This record gives sequence, structure tokens and C-alpha cells, in this order.
Amino acid sequence: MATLLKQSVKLALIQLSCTADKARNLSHARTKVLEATKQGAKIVVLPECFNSPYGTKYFPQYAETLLPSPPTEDQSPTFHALSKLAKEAGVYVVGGSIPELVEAKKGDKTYYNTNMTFAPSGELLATHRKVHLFDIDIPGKIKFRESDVLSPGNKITLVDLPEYGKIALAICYDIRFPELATIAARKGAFLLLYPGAFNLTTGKLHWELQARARAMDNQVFVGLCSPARDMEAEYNAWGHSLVVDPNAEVLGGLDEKEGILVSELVAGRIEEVRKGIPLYTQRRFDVYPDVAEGGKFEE
Ligand SMILES: NC(=O)CCC(=O)C(=O)O
Repeated sequence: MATLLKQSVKLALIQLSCTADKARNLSHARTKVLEATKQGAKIVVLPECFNSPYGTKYFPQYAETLLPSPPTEDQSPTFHALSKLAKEAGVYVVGGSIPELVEAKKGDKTYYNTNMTFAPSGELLATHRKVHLFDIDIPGKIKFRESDVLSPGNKITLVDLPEYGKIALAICYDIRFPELATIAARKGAFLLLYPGAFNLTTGKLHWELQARARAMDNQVFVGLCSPARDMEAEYNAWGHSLVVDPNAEVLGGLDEKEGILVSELVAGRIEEVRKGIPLYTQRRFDVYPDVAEGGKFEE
């Protein structure tokens, strides 16, 4: 029987230390991706905003132009660094995210929080613009408004990795919207990947819980990849990158420091879990027709 994940694969999450020095971040990412590759990883993930500090005032300063594709080196050093790196390492590189600039002819500027995913050939396979912007205000704890600077993306992103199957990409706050994950799973993703930089207020309570919930709801693998925590930075990332299996068990996780997490995703595990708890044949779209769009699970 065909399995959603066609063959077992090692996934690496790079919990990268990210600084204000873009060139350093890019060369450091290269070192870490090559290190992960030596450990057998074939899909390697970088964190949200891995080549800049995370903060609204930094987005315009660090933004790169990705369209029309391919951009020039000047327009996007990150595009070229990641493309070259994927080819050098011979792996899929899920390039966390970077601030993206789209400049209209009359000079209007729009910014997005954008992921780029590259094939082992160096080809850009997909981009995902963060759909749900991180706008929260918890009095006395944290206030953040990505929408002061960023605009939201408008699509669910699935990427076909021919040897392994489909993965779905979304960014950080996107994880709080289970609809996106559910549709991606219904469209046949074996893995939901979220480069993300949760904070010290919500991280403890919700980071692992969200990862396990999305895995449990959808019976797929889930990976969350954070920057390493830097208490000198204005925004302190939660860290704790982790990988969860289709039964919501944590396969592995890091603390807050820089590190590489390599986890083996085993082919057949999704089907084993779904056989035991067959949610996908038990759904009652007749009772909740408003979420029925998108139809049944694809084989
Ligand atoms: N970068 C983000 O989207 C942060 C999301 C977050 O911290 C949350 O609690 O959600």
C-alpha cells in the first residue's frame, strides 16, 4: 500500500543563533546545514527570520526582493545563498523566513514574512508568505503588531518532494489556526513545518501544545523550528524546537540554546496511527458542512 511518506527520512531543525549581521547569519546557517547533512538529514529547516533580528523595525531594513524570480544577488543575497547551499549539501532546504519587499512601479512598498524552500538541485520549489500576522497584546507581558509593517500572504503552501511526498509550510503564528493545518493534511501532506519564533510569555504554555495538537488533529508529523534564545536581543525567542509524530508523541526537542535536532520520520507511521484511530473515515462533514470544502483525504 502506498504511504503518505514514501520512504523514511531524517529531518533536521536548525535552532540557529541569529544576530544583526546578515552575512554572518548566512554563513553560520551554511555551517549548521552542512553539519546536519553529515548526520544524514535530507530535509533541513531554518527558523523564522533567520537572517535578521525579529522585530517590526528590522523588517524594512533587512527585506529582500524575491520577484521576479530569480532575483539578482543584490536583490536577494539570501535566495542565492540558500540555493547554493541546497545544491552543495544535496538536501531540501526549508529557508525559515526572511522579510520580503515587493515594490510597486509607483514606489509603494509592501513587506511580507516569507519562506523559500529549495530542492537539492538548488531550484526554488515554493514560497510561503505568513498568512496570519502576529498581532497580540497581553497587558504587562507582550505587545507585538506585525501588521504595522507586514502584509499577509493569501495561500496554503504544499510542496512536493518527489522521493518523500508532500510537506506543508506555514510560519509561526499560522500554527494557531488549525484550519490551515487540516486542509494541508487533507491535501495529503505527511509533515507540517512551522519555522517560528514564539516568545517567553506564550512559549511555555502554547508552543509544544500547538505542535502536539496539530499532529493529533491531523495524524501527521509536525516540526517547529525556532531561533536560539538571545537575552541581549529585543525579542527573546522561546527556542525549544521540536518534532512530533502522528500520534502526538514528541520525537525530540531542544532547550533554548543553539542546536541541531535530527529526527527520523518513519514511513508507514501515519497509516499505523490512522488505522488505530481512524478519524479520517469518521469525519461528519454533514454535521459541520462549513468546513467540508476541500473534500476527503487524498491518497
Ligand atoms: N513570530 C510569531 O508569529 C510569534 C507567535 C507567538 O509567539 C504566539 O504566541 O503565537
